[in-house]
Amino acid sequence: MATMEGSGSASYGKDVQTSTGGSQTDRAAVIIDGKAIADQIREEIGAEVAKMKEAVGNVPGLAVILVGARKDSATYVRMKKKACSEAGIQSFDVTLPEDATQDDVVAHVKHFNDNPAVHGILVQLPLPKHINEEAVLEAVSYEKDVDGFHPINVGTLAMQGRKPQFVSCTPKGCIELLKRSGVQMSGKRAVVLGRSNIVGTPAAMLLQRENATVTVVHSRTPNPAEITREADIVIAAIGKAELVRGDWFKPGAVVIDVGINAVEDSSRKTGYRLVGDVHFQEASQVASMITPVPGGVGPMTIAMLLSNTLEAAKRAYGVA
Ligand SMILES: Nc1nc(=O)c2c([nH]1)NC[C@@H]1CN(c3ccc(C(=O)N[C@@H](CCC(=O)O)C(=O)O)cc3)C=[N+]21
Repeated sequence: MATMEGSGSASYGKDVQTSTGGSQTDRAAVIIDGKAIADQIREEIGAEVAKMKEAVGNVPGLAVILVGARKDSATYVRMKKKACSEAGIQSFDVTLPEDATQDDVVAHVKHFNDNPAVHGILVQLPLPKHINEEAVLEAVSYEKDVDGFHPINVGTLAMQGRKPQFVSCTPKGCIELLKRSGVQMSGKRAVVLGRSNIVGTPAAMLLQRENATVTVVHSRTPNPAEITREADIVIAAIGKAELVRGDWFKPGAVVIDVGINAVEDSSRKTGYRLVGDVHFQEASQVASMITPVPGGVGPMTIAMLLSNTLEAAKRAYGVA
């Protein structure tokens, strides 16, 4: 039986692996169209931004700090800026060289902390190795932490009776997909695969807040498939291409696949294609609903970033 080997971190890197795709095409599952749902949310946000501009003469502002020249990071930052501009959100960007010091990065963060036109601050991850990510994320004012990565926001999410200022975008997007797809969470068994600070852990906390009974399965769990088979709802966030096979699911389970992994594909111009942590072709025979990769959780991450930024600006201007 397969085990989950891996760091349990979110799937931010490029995980190259040869595909083992089969040829069966019949599927039972409804595909949750994350792209369409995200587009809908982005439109709703755009309308609210326009209303805010009319009411208070200001729009939300998002600062994005990128350090270094990773191609994937540059692409994500470009997507975020485009999404902001389409929703009428002002973006402030800083790009620092790979050899920027931690003090440089923190100084930029603090500068944005003090800028009243900036309501949200995002430091694109991963940062270069010589920079302490924790120190930088802690420098972001927790009231502008639209990524939801500040320990105060991560911590209050885990506490009963407390509300974080912001919830991290990817897990928030997963829950929003479930809600907008009419999936009942209360009283259901949920399994989260992966325990990263950014996805797995907050996803588990959010499911618990929705009154699901949650189990977190991780790289040292001896029988992951067996435990996952008990779940009505599965959120997979392990960063391993197609590790989760069809026989890990209870028939009728709802599957949210957070993984974005590049696998070699010589039939593509790019030489690779993106797959999730879940073997989509197999899982879609067993699940009742499933998110695709791409076009599932990814677009929701950006929609939730805009939503958090709007929320931050509403608080700043006292708009309902
Ligand atoms: N401070 C910080 N905050 C983040 O939220 C953050 C980050 N750092 N570092 C990198 C990851 C990754 N991430 C994604 C955003 C959008 C898609 C997305 O829209 N994906 C599309 C397109 C995928 C493609 O074609 O490349 C899809 O899945 O359909 C994916 C991944 C945000 N991240």
